[in-house]
Amino acid sequence: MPATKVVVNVPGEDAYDVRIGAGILDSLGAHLRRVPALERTERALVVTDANVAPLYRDAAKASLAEGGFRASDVVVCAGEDAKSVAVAAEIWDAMAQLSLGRDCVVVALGGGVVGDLAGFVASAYMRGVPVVQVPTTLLSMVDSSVGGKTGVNLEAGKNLVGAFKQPAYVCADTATLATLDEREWACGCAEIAKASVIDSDEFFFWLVDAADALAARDEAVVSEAIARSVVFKADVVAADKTESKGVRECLNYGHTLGHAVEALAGYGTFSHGAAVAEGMRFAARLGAALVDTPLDLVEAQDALLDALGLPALSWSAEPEAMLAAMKRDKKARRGQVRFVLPRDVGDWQLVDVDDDTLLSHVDAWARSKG
Ligand SMILES: NC(=O)c1ccc[n+]([C@@H]2O[C@H](COP(=O)([O-])OP(=O)(O)OC[C@H]3O[C@@H](n4cnc5c(N)ncnc54)[C@H](O)[C@@H]3O)[C@@H](O)[C@H]2O)c1
Ligand SMILES: O=C(O)C(=O)C[C@@H](O)[C@H](O)[C@H](O)COP(=O)(O)O
Ligand SMILES: [Zn+2]
Repeated sequence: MPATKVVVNVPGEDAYDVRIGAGILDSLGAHLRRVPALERTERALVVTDANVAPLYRDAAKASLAEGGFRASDVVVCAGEDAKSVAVAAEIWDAMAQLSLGRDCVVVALGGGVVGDLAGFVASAYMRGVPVVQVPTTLLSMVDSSVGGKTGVNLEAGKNLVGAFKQPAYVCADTATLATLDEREWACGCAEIAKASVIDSDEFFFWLVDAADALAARDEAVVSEAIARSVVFKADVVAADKTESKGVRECLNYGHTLGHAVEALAGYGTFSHGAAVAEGMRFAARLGAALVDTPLDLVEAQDALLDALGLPALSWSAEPEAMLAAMKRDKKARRGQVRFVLPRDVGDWQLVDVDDDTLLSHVDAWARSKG
């Protein structure tokens, strides 16, 4: 299957290519050499994690060498724990030890954790060096590698420290997905489902029809799901780069409750996607109460998530603790929790929910878990 290219045009930034295809890691170096911002770059730092390093680091470094880049690497622990200020500081120290200057490029080789961490590191090292995203999970191909949100977690919540840092190039080699386990596959499917509900009938009903094939990793369906998600996200980010115009928040559908679940259950207990899927189920029900979300949509979304291997969680927490966690969400305004609620497929609204209303819905959610 030939590679696909999506061009991301964010106002005020250099346009960048997202290439999607099987086996394209081998031509990473050659492609980077043609990126104008990297024309004279000699040194690269590959940031990857302990699971991905033995699988794809050598191939990435060999390809970079073919493009004329001298590549070093840093390997962080696998999983959400790596998204911390402490690990970011370790990488900055390593970069200084390697005498990397402003003319280096950071190459994020891994899932969303590595992408968010390495992007943040690049955004601040010497006040900013270029970053290239080489996503190796389905989630990072469909969502995190595009759009420039980078950052790390605090105890208090997800992604509370970070920066907007658009990549110079994105290389999504779908062959790397062969080594991904079921949990991580479903995790990526959650962000695809999120995008489809927010985007349009066309995307949503395509996904409903394609769900079994996507869960079974049919090659053509996987490539199409990635391309559709990237095109959707690129359009949203182009309209609202820094989430300041009331548009980009739509990408946070399911994340208000989802991030609280991740933080309170303990980072890594549930995958990001499993938590987001739970948040989508909650938000659709909240929507039915507050903005007349049709019950047909609530049920169709439940069925889609089930088909994608994302069953409702049986976990819950004290409603007051959930409320406190959600109040730390970046969308909160004047102390009120702000939700992205679907009025229908392709039609969403930002709604500030008062504490009493939210608490009663979270209480019902917690009691439904038994
Ligand atoms: N910046 C954004 O716009 C954005 C969007 C969505 C999610 N995120 C963030 O992304 C993170 C989740 O990313 P993720 O789901 O990719 O998790 P992850 O990066 O932790 O990767 C999941 C697991 O898969 C392993 N792995 C990665 N690639 C592999 C491969 N090809 N084969 C085998 N194992 C592989 C990793 O080592 C890890 O153990 C969360 O922190 C979330 O907040 C950011
Ligand atoms: O790109 C965005 O914008 C998103 O919100 C994408 C989300 O899927 C992603 O999980 C993001 O990291 C959430 O950001 P946050 O600002 O809610 O921390
Ligand atoms: Zn997400």
